[in-house]
Amino acid sequence: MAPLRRSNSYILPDLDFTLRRQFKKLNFRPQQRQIIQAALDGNDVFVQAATSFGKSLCYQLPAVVDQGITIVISPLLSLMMNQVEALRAADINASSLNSNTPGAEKDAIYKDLQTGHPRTRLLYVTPELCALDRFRDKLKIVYKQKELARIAVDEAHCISEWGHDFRRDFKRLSWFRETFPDVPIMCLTATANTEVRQDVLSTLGLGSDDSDRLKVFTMTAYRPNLHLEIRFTQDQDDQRLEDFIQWIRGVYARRASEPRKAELAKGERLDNVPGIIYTISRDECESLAAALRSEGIGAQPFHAKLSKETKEQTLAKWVSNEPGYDIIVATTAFGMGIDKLNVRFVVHWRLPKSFEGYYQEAGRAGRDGNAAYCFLYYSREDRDRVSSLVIRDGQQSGNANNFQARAVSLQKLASYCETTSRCRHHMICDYFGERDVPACDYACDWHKDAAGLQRRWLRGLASEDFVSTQREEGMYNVDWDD
Ligand SMILES: Nc1ncnc2c1ncn2[C@@H]1O[C@H](COP(=O)(O)OP(=O)(O)OP(=O)(O)O)[C@@H](O)[C@H]1O
Repeated sequence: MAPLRRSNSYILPDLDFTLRRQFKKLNFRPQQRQIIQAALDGNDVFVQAATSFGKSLCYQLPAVVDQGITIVISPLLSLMMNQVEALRAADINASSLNSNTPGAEKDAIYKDLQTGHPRTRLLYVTPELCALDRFRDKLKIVYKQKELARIAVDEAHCISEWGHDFRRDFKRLSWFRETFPDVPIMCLTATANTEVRQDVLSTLGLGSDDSDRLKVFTMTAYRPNLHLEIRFTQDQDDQRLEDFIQWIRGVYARRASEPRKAELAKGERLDNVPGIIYTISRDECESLAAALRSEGIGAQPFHAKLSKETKEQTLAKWVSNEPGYDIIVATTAFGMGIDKLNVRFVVHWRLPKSFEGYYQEAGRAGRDGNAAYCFLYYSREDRDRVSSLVIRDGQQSGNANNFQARAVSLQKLASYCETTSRCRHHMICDYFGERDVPACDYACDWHKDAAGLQRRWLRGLASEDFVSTQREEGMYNVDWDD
């Protein structure tokens, strides 16, 4: 089917002008213009691009220059808040409807939709809201007036049962194509393999990759500025804390000496090296942050059980580089949607639950394009602990496909960690189904020192025999709470 254009045609303003004037960016990044043009031409668009590529602009700019309202569906409250704030600062009429939206603002948004000619350019909503009649009825009014410009689904991998982050309500987004067949849909994700992509497209009713109306843009997952490394460890010789402290002090020491010292901004603190440490449990999150603080390192915990005020304050201070808030020790998913550009490292204290989760979290580092360090402490005991969690989650969800997909993802992540004969960037691109992988420029442990990596792997891990005996005895059946 050919792209459907809306009947009320008009002249589009110059995209470069809008990019500069409203978004304060000098140039488009490669492919951004093509994606935006495809969207403005009325196509459905699927965008897969690395973390920090600039996917948001691909639906924000069309929303500003096009007529009508763009509905942005996102699973992440932090992303919504962050983006709405940034858009409003740029004088763009954007809002979000979610559990945090104050009552009066909610009423105002519904009133705006009710007119059929909303003034809002971008409305960020959750997939859960999209399933409610109250909201759907308002969209129908807007649609009737030909003011429903586009639906943008961010983190689109959540639609697929084969994705690591499957959310049931995302599946119900099929309603949009069924109800508004001529309204273009845009999907964006950083982490989808071929199977997930096909599933997303068919669930949303966007047809296949070769449909005329659908334009698919898949860019490499490769992030050349991320230095990837695995650090091997085991329960009986667990030196993570000492190792990390030694590493971060080394970083501070290098900043204190020339030539780095001369490069620091005037008055910049030596220990202003923003980073994130991902842990799996709340308890560990608290205890690790406290242990680092007792060593004089500015680390703060961040997890679901902290009060809203504490979380907001911690986040704001971390974002503005305040002393004592250099490192966030967080449970999973922290940082998604938070556009802090100068995160210099992401450490995984334990093995994450999925390959996609690992790479998305690591991708929080180096969004400014400068070098950033990502290392993961891997032990076989943790592999088995995390595996027991994935099995528990699978039993609770009762979704066999999703459980299987998650189990495979975890197994591939463990295998990535234990592989000592290949470039890490290469393995990641392979995982996401890329054939041509750009050369890594000494930005992984294998490229830096393949023999040393092999030695560390041989010495650093507990033997499989030992781990399997422990496993039989149920030693790794944990009940971590994130
Ligand atoms: N053309 C551009 N020129 C300069 N900066 C840009 C451009 N496009 C986007 N950016 C900036 O790049 C950063 C990342 O953009 P964005 O948050 O949209 O990334 P993303 O692709 O959604 O990544 P993630 O999947 O990690 O959230 C933002 O700071 C954004 O302002």
